Amino acid sequence: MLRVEEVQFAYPDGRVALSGVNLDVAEGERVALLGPNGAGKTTFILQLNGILTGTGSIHVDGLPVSKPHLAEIRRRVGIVFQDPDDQLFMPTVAEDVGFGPANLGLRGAELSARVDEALAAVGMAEHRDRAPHHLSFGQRRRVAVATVLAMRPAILVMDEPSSNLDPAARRELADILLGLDVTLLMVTHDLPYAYQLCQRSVILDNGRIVADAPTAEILADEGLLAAHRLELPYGFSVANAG
Ligand SMILES: Nc1ncnc2c1ncn2[C@@H]1O[C@H](COP(=O)(O)OP(=O)(O)OP(=O)(O)O)[C@@H](O)[C@H]1O
Repeated sequence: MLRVEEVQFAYPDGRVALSGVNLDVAEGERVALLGPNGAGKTTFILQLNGILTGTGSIHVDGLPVSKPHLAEIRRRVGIVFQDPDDQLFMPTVAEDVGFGPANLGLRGAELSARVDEALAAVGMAEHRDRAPHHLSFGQRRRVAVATVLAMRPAILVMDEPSSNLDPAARRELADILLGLDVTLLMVTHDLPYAYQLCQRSVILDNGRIVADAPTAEILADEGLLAAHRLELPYGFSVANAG
């Protein structure tokens, strides 16, 4: 579903944010992208739909991420940013969720059905006609997920999905994500969330992939975690995580 080969990226000031990144993600896989602040995680996900362009190659379901294909690539790669307010700008929830599909040409009953389907998937159907800015942060994050799901993406990319959520909202979002039939790449500092949601984890540090293994294996390797400034919450261990 996703093939990343030898991706390098330097910002205009010369700072090298990614060097020689290779990653394959299979259809239906859920992968956590871990790494300390400044590792290059955000820079990496912004390459996946061509917001940033470095060297090397990226293919999504066989299609290269390159200028002539950007419209289709952006439909296939749905990125949910950390701040839902970056993605919600219409007067109602339904208009926000319908914005992308309407741009694809959907109208009338077809558009409405697409919106209902996406809102139902995140448990927000009853909030269809509300103003996004009247919703709680957790509800806005779910609507942001719906705006992306409404495009029926091939891969859902989430930047720190559990940040700023209370424990109940964090758990509810995990349940929603576990119920989706989608390929997921999730950037997170929340290691138990990675464990709960993703069978596989990748550690990015200093612009390079330094580990790619089952999440349980990575979280059990204290030396590896410490070397890359990753810390489990006090008392958490893979053995007792359930
Ligand atoms: N616009 C920019 N110009 C120059 N350097 C940048 C820019 N944005 C990010 N960087 C640098 O690129 C590197 C990678 O940053 P990036 O934001 O991708 O890291 P990250 O892993 O997402 O970090 P965090 O966990 O803090 O969100 C860092 O050294 C950062 O300082």
